[in-house]
Amino acid sequence: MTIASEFTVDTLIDARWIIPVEPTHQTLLHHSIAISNGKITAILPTSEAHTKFTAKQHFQLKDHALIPGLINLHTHAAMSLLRGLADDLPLMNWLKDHIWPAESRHASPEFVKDGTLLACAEMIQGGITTFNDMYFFPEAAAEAALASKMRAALGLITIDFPTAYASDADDYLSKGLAMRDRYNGENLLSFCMAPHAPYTVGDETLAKVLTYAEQLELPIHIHLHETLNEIEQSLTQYHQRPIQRLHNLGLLTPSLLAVHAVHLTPQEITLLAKQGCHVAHCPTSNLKLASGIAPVDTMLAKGINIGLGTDGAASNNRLDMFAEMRLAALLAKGSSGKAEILPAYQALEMATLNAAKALGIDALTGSLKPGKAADITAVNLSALSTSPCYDAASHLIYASGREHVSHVWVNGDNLLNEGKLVTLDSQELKAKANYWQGRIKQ
Ligand SMILES: CSC[C@H]1O[C@@H](n2cnc3c(O)ncnc32)[C@H](O)[C@@H]1O
Ligand SMILES: [Zn+2]
Repeated sequence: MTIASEFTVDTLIDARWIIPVEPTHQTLLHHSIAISNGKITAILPTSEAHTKFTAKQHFQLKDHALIPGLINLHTHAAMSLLRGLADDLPLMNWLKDHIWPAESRHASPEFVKDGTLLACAEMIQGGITTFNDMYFFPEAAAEAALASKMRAALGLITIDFPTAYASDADDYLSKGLAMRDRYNGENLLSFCMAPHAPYTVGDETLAKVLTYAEQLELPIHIHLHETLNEIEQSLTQYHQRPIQRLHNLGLLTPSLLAVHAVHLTPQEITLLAKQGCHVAHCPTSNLKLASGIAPVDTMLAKGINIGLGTDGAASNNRLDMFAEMRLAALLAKGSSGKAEILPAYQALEMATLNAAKALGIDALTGSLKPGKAADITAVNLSALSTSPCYDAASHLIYASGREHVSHVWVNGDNLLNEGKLVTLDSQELKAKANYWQGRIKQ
């Protein structure tokens, strides 16, 4: 006799492990996630789920761990088209001698759309469901995010010098605000004010950025204290370190997302903590550009909310949040001399819920909880390199990698199915990448 199921849901996903991140430090065994209208409606033992629900789509992932979709808290997605163009250089030489000249020749809406689509494909394949982007022509990035069905926070980029995108600070701001007005209300999109850095944005512009951030209730996403050179230049020009300067301008608030935060005095760490600022830690980019190692252990001890970012593919050179989680955990231990700092579970929290909090979207995403959007990543832990498995969280950070990601859902939509992209066409993306390589090489 068949007992009629109580409810029909859009999607049911059964998994061997579910790490919801909220509540903290939980690993559920043999549970299922029910999804309807893009939202998680229930998380319950698989045996119960099968009697309670009928599903239009049913995924039975018997060797897999489900985690909240990973959030890349800082990137320049379109820079995937500049990957490998200039390596082994410190930030300022890299930017001034190579990247900015290339961007001034090639950055255009087409470049940003194609580059962001390419980045979206890589990020989806690596289990990333949300990215926080800072780049020129953010409408083109918005179109790419919508086409790929990823969640994105788009930067209203602001710099005090002219580029192909805008002529001056007011032009950047008005273009950014128009972009935000155009896409405001799109379920998958949110926005950040994005002044590039203390060395490219003056006081007057930062004051305007703050006004708009307050009016529109947007986070402020800025590169901050990335290199010693940035601090020395600020001392010469403003007679104060960048964090002090931003504090004097009123920017150190719970809306501030400081990217990099590598060179900090103990007083600056205390100040960032007291002001409720968030940090996007980008360990690979910081090492590759020889910027330094961020004092993550001290920031954590002071209670600063830290998420993880890849930075752009031209300074990483991967958009791989598994690599960032692992490196963040290892660097924090190595640099502090304390093996217990940043355990696996905390690295996963950084790459999910902490990042969602920094972006102000934690009511929507960042953990697997009924009522939140179904932004979910499945990782197959049946490889030889992940067998046996005593602790799924440990394997996710220390043993597995993005190559083990099998499925991804954003807002309930399946974007990666058994390792295959659903919303994007790999061949088309490769053809576009080749086209841009030809143009950029000339
Ligand atoms: C105006 S869009 C963003 C701008 O930032 C540049 N960029 C990329 N990586 C970094 C970094 O690590 N520090 C500072 N600036 C960076 C990118 O090339 C764009 O010009
Ligand atoms: Zn950056």
